[in-house]
Amino acid sequence: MTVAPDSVFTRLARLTEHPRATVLVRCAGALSGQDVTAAQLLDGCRRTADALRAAGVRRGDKAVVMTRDAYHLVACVYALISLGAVPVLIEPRAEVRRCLDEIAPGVFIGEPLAHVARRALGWGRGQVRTALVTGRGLPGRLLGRSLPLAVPDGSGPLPPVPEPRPDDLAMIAFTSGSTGQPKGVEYRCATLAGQLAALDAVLRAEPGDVLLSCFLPFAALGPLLGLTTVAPQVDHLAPARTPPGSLVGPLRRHRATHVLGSPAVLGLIAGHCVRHGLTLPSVRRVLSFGAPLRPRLAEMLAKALPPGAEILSVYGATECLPVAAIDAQELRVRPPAGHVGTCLGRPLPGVRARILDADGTGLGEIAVAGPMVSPAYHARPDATRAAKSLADGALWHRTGDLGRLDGEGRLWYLGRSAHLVIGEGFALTTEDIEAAADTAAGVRRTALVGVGAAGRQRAVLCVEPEPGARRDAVVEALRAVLGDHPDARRIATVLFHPRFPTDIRHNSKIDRARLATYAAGGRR
Ligand SMILES: Nc1ncnc2c1ncn2[C@@H]1O[C@H](COP(=O)(O)OP(=O)(O)OP(=O)(O)O)[C@@H](O)[C@H]1O
Repeated sequence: MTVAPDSVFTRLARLTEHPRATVLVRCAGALSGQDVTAAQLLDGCRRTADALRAAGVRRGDKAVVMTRDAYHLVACVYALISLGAVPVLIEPRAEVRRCLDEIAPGVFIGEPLAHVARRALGWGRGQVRTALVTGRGLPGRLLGRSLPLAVPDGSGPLPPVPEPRPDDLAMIAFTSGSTGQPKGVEYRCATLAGQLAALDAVLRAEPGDVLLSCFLPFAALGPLLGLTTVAPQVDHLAPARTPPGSLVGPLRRHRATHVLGSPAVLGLIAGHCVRHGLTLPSVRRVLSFGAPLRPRLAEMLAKALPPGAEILSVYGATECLPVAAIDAQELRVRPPAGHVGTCLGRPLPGVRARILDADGTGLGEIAVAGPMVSPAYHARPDATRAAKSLADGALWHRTGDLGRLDGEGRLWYLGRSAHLVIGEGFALTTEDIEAAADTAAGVRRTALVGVGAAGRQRAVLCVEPEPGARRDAVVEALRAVLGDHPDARRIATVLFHPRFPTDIRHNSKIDRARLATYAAGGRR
């Protein structure tokens, strides 16, 4: 018998069971913060929903929410969903205008700076009819109507939470755009419920657990997953530049049991602990996501954790999160003969994975099916057609990732198919080379890029060295770790780069298009 997963609404309603429990902690700085109880959050959602309704926001309206404040984000997202309106999450970056032109949002809710950018850069021009400003800001009134979002005392009535239809559109979240223009991913109510159920299986939270969420949108899911959620002050435009103390301070102060972040952010935490001789005795589970977790980082992190704590690398994408998870100790498993790349673990309960268009060695594109898979891109029928298909009574999503399934049902990751390096008579997957090259002493990370036209590309291994590492020593170390790699001879050039360009969401996905331009000599 399959049990329908709890919807966002069931989970919201469940927050009323312990109204005085802290569910969200907003960190305004390394030392200060504000605790929000379940009653305050629900009261705040109701007030926000009332204010949105009064401003003319209606069921089905698409509303961009752009704020760095965790409470504002959570209150707005829950309030919009409870009204049947659709929150749209997108990072402030170069392509926002084009992305919003596709989505055509009628409502824009954001902090003053987001509205300044909206006005200056024409985001949603001709579409946004209701502009609402969150937080206190000088030019607020010039930019739009102010949305009152002070944390209430929690004594007001709780919001009515109607049970929606599973197929109702609940949210749109944009991909990070590492293989082209970001796409707006549709989450139906059933998709969100599926994601929450799959995340329950990964987090395995117990009453009283505390999540430090270093990725802001995830702070909105934490309370629904039954965790008190701490939102530290991350530099959301450049997470890797966050002062590590503003992550480790709240983690230790609030005795986080679960920590969630990208490898770049987890690297900050691990580095800070090593430098200051700190330990993190409260932590039971660390979740890394967004890019491969390297064993070296996992080992550094493990030194700060108590015995028995788990470090998991969680694989997924905006369109399907989470898909699989692997304990860092297993990351070191040797691939079965002929298999290369990085192990992602087994698909989570309820998730199915298969390899499409596999070659003779079993390598092909990873496709996934399950309740957490988004059924469509918003207003992009071409992209939806290319990525989704029906088979065996399920909707399958092509991830754009290359991989394999081994005899034990484990998935292996070989990189994105868009990043395959195709030269004369050979094809190199990025993860095949990089997983090995990243183990070399003095190497921070590597990226394999192709220079030239596909089919005649030159393989260039870009290397970001550790600070202070000597180049000749790094090249020697690379020779040693790639020595017996069957495809290492295909690498035409090793090129040093001081700091790789990365995505703005996680600072963990290497911007390979820019590196390839750099490698071709047209430095950017
Ligand atoms: N644990 C992991 N190990 C390896 N790669 C991962 C892991 N988690 C995520 N990824 C990579 O991140 C991708 C998902 O990223 P995301 O949804 O943020 O945007 P994107 O797919 O990069 O954007 P776009 O589709 O616009 O290029 C996955 O397809 C995979 O390549």
